[in-house]
Amino acid sequence: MMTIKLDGKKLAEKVKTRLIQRIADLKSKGIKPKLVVILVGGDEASKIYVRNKHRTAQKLGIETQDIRLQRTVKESELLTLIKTLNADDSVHGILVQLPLPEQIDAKGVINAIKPEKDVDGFNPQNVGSLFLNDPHSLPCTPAGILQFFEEYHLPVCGKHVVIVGRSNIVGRPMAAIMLNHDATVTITHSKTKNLRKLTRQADILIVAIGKAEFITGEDIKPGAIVIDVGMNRNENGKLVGDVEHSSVNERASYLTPVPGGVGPMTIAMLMEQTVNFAERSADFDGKNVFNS
Ligand SMILES: Nc1nc(=O)c2c([nH]1)NC[C@@H]1CN(c3ccc(C(=O)N[C@@H](CCC(=O)O)C(=O)O)cc3)C=[N+]21
Repeated sequence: MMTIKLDGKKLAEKVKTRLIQRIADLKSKGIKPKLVVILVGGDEASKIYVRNKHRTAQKLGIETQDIRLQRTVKESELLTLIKTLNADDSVHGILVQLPLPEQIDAKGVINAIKPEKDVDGFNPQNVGSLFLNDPHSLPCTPAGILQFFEEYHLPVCGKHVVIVGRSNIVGRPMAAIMLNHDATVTITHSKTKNLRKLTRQADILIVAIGKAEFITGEDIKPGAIVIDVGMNRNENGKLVGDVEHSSVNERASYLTPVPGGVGPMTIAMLMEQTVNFAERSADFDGKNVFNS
């Protein structure tokens, strides 16, 4: 079987192109979309993310401010900073890069971000709205994955979607989004018994478990759509996904590459969401933008 590559780089360009006019319209109203990224310490995936985010935002004319804090920063300092940004009308989106160092309670920090500025859609209010199929913002990685299905006209309704991984960033919100699109959803994770028996039943397999080349050709149904969310460095320093592409290729019908698949889409959706928020602030004068 010929496997079709789901080209995230190309699709991200398309998403960004459709933002250009919207950003120009905002600027004509005197609004410059602004995203603030808070980075504490920083792991490998986070560094790639920050670099690519910055580059993309600059190209689009979205203002970004990176606030880098030391690994030893106090939680109270972080909370004070978020409060200041919540109150700053020039800031439309706030993103706290995860993971946070151990001494910081990530839940408390995410709770502190005003839901209207929560570009990642991680705040419990936004998570709840998504689960109730009334989303205000979508976590960027799952939102980016959804774009592939729309762009390539791949039906989701009635399909069996199996998700490997239950993180707050990818697995859980992805499940909610697919359910909202009438898929039948199975979430698997590190404690799942006979996990590979389940992955072989998937029409659509979404892998976000953070283990290099965890899923191989034998673990998928021939003709399945496979989305690889993984971003791992192998022993040679090369970026590899959670899927073994050598064996999944020619067995899947569609497959996202790593790099050039889900990663660029995550960034494109972050930009889109920042623009969405800036527009809402413009339309509703910064008042309650979600209930109208
Ligand atoms: N609050 C929060 N939200 C996140 O969404 C989040 C986070 N924290 N922490 C870190 C991870 C990681 N992440 C990436 C997104 C895109 C690329 C990306 O652009 N990858 C490209 C480039 C690869 C390269 O340059 O080598 C690609 O896959 O083609 C990478 C990593 C978002 N994350």
